[in-house]
Order: sequence, then C-alpha cells, then structure tokens
Amino acid sequence: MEKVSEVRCFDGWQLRYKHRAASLNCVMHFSVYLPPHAETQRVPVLYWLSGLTCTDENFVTKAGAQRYAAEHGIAIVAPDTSPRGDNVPDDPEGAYDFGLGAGFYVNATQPPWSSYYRMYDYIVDELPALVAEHLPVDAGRESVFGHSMGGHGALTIALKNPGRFRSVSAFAPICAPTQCPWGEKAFTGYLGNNREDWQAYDAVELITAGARLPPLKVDQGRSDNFLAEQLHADRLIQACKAKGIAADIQYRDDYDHSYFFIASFIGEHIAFHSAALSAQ
Ligand SMILES: N[C@@H](CCC(=O)N[C@@H](CSC=O)C(=O)NCC(=O)O)C(=O)O
Repeated sequence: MEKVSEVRCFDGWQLRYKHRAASLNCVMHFSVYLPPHAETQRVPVLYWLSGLTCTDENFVTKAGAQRYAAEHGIAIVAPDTSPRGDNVPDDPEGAYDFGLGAGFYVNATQPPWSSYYRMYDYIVDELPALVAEHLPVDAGRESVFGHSMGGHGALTIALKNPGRFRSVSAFAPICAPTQCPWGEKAFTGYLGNNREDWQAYDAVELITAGARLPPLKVDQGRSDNFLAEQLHADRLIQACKAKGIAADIQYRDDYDHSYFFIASFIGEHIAFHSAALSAQ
C-alpha cells in the first residue's frame, strides 16, 4: 500500500493510504488515525464504517474522533463506502443510495455488481489483513462502529463474526434493511429478488435468528429525518429485548442524522469501545 498523506493530530498521525483491493477489483483509499501510543507499542483498532455518499474522509474531517482516540490509545481505520473507479458500475440514474458511495457492506451476487461490490469481504478480511501487516495495531483487539448504512454494516459484521470484535456501536443505524426503501433497493440490486437471501445482512433478522453480539451501544436522534422510514431503531430494541440482549440503545432528543450528532457523542462511543478493548 502507498501512503498518500500524513498530518500531525493530537500528538498522533492522521494518515491516508491507497492500495489495490483484490476483493473489490479496484484501487481503494482508506484513512487511519494512529494515536501517540502507536510510536512505542501495538494499539487496539476500531473500524469506522461510514454512511451513504461518504468516502473515507467524511468521518476524518467531521466527527472529531482523533482527540478521543489519542486519549484512549486506539487506532481508527476509516474505509471508503464502495469500490471506486471509472470501470466500476454505478446506479444508472446516479442516485445516492445505490452504487458508488453505497456499497451496503454486502457481497453482491448479481452482475454487474458482483465483479466489484464485495464490501463485506473487503471490510472483514482484506482490509484488516493489510492493516495488521503494515501498521502498529494489535489485530487481536478489534471493535467496529458506524453510521446509518455504516451502522448497519457494523451491526451485521459483528453479528456474522461472533467472538471476533470486542464491542460494536452505531449512530442511527439502518436496523432492518430488508424492511426499508434504502435496503430494499440495495439488496434487490446487489443480491437479487429472493428476499430470503437478504436476511443474512439484516441485523434485526440475525438477532431474531439467535446470532450473538458483543457489547452493543446505539445512539439515535429523535429529530432524524430518516428515522421513521429508513432506520427503525424500535425494531432493534424489540429484537434485543426478545432475545434478552442487554444493549445500551438511546434516543437523543433534537439530534438529527448529521455529523453534528455524531461529533456530539463520538467521545462516549470511543470510551465504550476502549473499555472493551482494554479488558483482558
Ligand atoms: N441525499 C442526502 C442523503 C445522504 C446522507 O444523509 N448521507 C449521510 C449518511 S445517510 C445513511 O447512510 C452522510 O453521512 N452524509 C455525509 C456527510 O458528510 O454528512 C444527501 O446527499 O445529503
């Protein structure tokens, strides 16, 4: 992989890399924050999955996470949200909720998407292997968090890999993508018309089917324009309750879907992950 930028930040480094991604059949960029502790030791690593329309840079420039990552001695890896490049197919109408910037963290099975859109494999296998090979992280101490489409990604990746992640958290996640317009459009395109195939990437369905979760924290703004139609936090609360899963899922009055909301609670999320990542 090739470093494309480095900036000093809270005595650590905000870094950006590019590399050829075999799982996505294209060149990808990702960002990494390394805390000061990484100069002398391997540090735990937290993967941030962004939402629709984002690249790896939205989180880096808007969430204000670096101060907290530096305090807790945690690296944060922020990947892009889809394969990229002139050859990569996009939504035929250029819509923001499918194709470029909207990979939904699944492995597409339908052509032409299946030749590039394998974001699940990229996030679960290829990127962590690359990070562990080249950066001073402790690959045995990993957690995952994300926003909206990325919150869906974080939840489903934690659910599908029991024992791998120490903790999972999400801001305004798409909790039941098989039951909302964003998810129905994306899953029809990437996975085909058989709705049974979609369930493997639906957090509420996976929890209801008995999948295990590490400690879970979710924040959801009550003034989020997408809450009623797309996100369905109540269904996540109900699914956890039905399975006796003790999750910290909170509604936040007046907060919307934006990075202002994320920046307001990012410190609490990183402290939550730090507790799990530092436990023996
Ligand atoms: N049409 C809107 C919707 C895009 C949007 O709100 N994107 C969110 C994530 S939504 C779910 O995955 C986002 O994080 N945007 C980037 C940002 O920096 O705020 C639009 O295009 O605005």
